[in-house]
Amino acid sequence: MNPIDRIRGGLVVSVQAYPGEPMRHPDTMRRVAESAVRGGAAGIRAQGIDDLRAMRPVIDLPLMGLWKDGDSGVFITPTVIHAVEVARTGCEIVAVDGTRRPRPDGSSLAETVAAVHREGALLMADCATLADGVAAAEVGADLIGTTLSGYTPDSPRTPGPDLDLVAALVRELGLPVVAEGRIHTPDQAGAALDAGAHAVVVGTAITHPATITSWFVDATRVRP
Ligand SMILES: CC(=O)N[C@H](C=O)[C@@H](O)[C@H](O)[C@H](O)COP(=O)(O)O
Repeated sequence: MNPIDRIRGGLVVSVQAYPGEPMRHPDTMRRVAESAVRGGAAGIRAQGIDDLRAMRPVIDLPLMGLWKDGDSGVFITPTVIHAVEVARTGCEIVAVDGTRRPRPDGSSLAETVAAVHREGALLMADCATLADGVAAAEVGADLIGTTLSGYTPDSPRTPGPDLDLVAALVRELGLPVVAEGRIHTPDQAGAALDAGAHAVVVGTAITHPATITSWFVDATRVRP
């Protein structure tokens, strides 16, 4: 079955630790990914060549790989070289910045799509707006994600997931739309599928203990 069909209606768990964090280690990330598989994940999203190489031999599900370089502007698999390196770890899906912002290597999204396809992988365009999604679909992206909604100057950050964007992309495009970003509860994941999402990506609420802890700490502060 192709990777798009394998994640249909399913949960893709994003397994990432940020620079300087205690869990930022390929073996740790691999163990977290294996735990997500035990819980029933349909796919794994992961960051960085070392983490992807650690996971590939033990994860039989579709891997949605990316390479974050930097933390502002275009930083999710920002160049053709990054995208090709991610594909060469054996990921079925390469996730790249799918916004219309200029890319650091001056390439177009179309060139990145072509390079990823030459490697035999599919490309997911991480978008922020409907216009991004339409443009990414036009140049051959295979999946459109709402990943960057709320993280660019032209996309206000909604408190929860941007389900309006999910619905708009589903309405406008004939492509699988992946709901991603700030999905923090099972109800929100279900609502994303109800809005027409092909699959749902959840990261922080499953795999980022520092943030989850802070939610509980905030809720348990001593009341005045
Ligand atoms: C904006 C950006 O850099 N997003 C990244 C993309 O891979 C990750 O940091 C997120 O954790 C991921 O998108 C899942 O989202 P959430 O953790 O909200 O469930």
